[in-house]
Amino acid sequence: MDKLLIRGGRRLHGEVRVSGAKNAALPELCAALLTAEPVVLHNVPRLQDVSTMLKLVRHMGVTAERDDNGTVQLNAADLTNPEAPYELVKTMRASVLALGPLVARFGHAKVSLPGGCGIGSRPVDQHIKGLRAMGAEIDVEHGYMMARLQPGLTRLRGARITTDMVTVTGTENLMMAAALAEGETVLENAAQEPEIPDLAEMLIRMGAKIEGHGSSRIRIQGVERLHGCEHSVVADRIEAGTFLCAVAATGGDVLLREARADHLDAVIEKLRDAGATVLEEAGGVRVRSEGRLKAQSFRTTEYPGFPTDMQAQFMALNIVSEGASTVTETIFENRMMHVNELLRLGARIQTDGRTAMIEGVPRLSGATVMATDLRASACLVIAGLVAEGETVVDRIYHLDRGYDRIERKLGALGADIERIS
Ligand SMILES: CC(=O)N[C@H]1[C@@H](OP(=O)(O)OP(=O)(O)OC[C@H]2O[C@@H](n3ccc(=O)[nH]c3=O)[C@H](O)[C@@H]2O)O[C@H](CO)[C@@H](O)[C@@H]1O
Ligand SMILES: C=C(OP(=O)(O)O)C(=O)O
Repeated sequence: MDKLLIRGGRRLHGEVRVSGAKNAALPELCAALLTAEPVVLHNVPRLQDVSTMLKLVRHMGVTAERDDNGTVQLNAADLTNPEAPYELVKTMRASVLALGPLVARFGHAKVSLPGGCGIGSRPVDQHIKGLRAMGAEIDVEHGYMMARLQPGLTRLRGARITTDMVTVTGTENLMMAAALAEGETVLENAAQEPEIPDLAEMLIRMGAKIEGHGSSRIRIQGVERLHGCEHSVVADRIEAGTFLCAVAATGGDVLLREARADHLDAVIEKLRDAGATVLEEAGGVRVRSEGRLKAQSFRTTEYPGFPTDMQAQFMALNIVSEGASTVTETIFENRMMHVNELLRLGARIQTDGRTAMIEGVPRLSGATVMATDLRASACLVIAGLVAEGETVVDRIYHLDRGYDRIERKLGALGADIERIS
């Protein structure tokens, strides 16, 4: 099993290119299931989750070729098997995004419930509720969602759907299904994360009629057929945010090429309050940091609030900043697993349910720590970059799910970091 060995204490300098977003690429690969024409996606990141999604669509009968420049060509003309088996789905929740497109195009689908995940129970009841409102019958049997159209229907039909909570993949699944439904769908309480407008723009290129994406009410006029398209995946705001926190914690001066400051307002504001300099420049975002920063309290909320996917990485900065801070996780019930590992590095943190109370310390000392989930892994990498001596981050298969060669990118900025087996 791969691990990362980090010798901390180096400042980061130079330039790094931010990859395409995992959370946009995954739904966009599923959007290719909506058409029998070729789809070309550019700027697809090299991640384990992308490899898993490609395996999944190939299993259905889709041809999918990836080149070394981040372009994926897909063709779902001969898709004969609208099924997502547990074996391919268990490591990646985003596989639930196959459900909406498959029912919309084929009228039936069999998709495994996504496997349990450390950060919370993560049910998909809202996906099911929305598709039922659009005329699908969905039974959950033997761990699978078995979906088909209600008798008498030949296509899904548009509906007005208000989800019980804001759900990112729920909004994406229903938006894709609605694109091929008969009539109008209105999604109320829709998620507004930047990956949603990016997916909507791709669907519009395919001939979908969508308005309001990026707001909490999305209107979709279904069309009978969608066609192929070419689309470039938006830059990964969470990867960019992770690098911002890393530089803020270690000190240094780095230009994040392709990063979108407008997708990171809540994080950038906190970094500036902490004392880092964050500047929007032509082609990217620059971060400069000198000395110890001031700890910042925050609560995670839906976009445009502070992203839950940045909570752990910002906590890694807070533990070495001056002063006390409070971090509250409101989206997932179990997303504090990095805390115990940070304690092993010398952090001072107390937790009470979903809240962590942190007392900043001037130094951390390297140790072996275990990654428990994707962003917890990134948090431990940042802490390792700051800690004195050697830190080994174990179980980095979590990290590989969502970061495109992070050790190479950090190494190019001057970090002493290597992958070991
Ligand atoms: C592939 C992808 O894009 N993943 C992101 C997506 O996950 P994902 O789309 O799974 O997260 P959701 O926005 O759906 O989850 C938000 C909250 O709603 C709950 N919920 C959701 C759906 C549902 O049917 N029932 C239900 O109870 C979840 O358990 C969670 O507590 O958004 C999360 C929140 O920004 C991010 O952390 C993930 O990185
Ligand atoms: C939780 C995350 O991803 P996923 O929804 O794919 O598990 C994440 O990207 O931080």
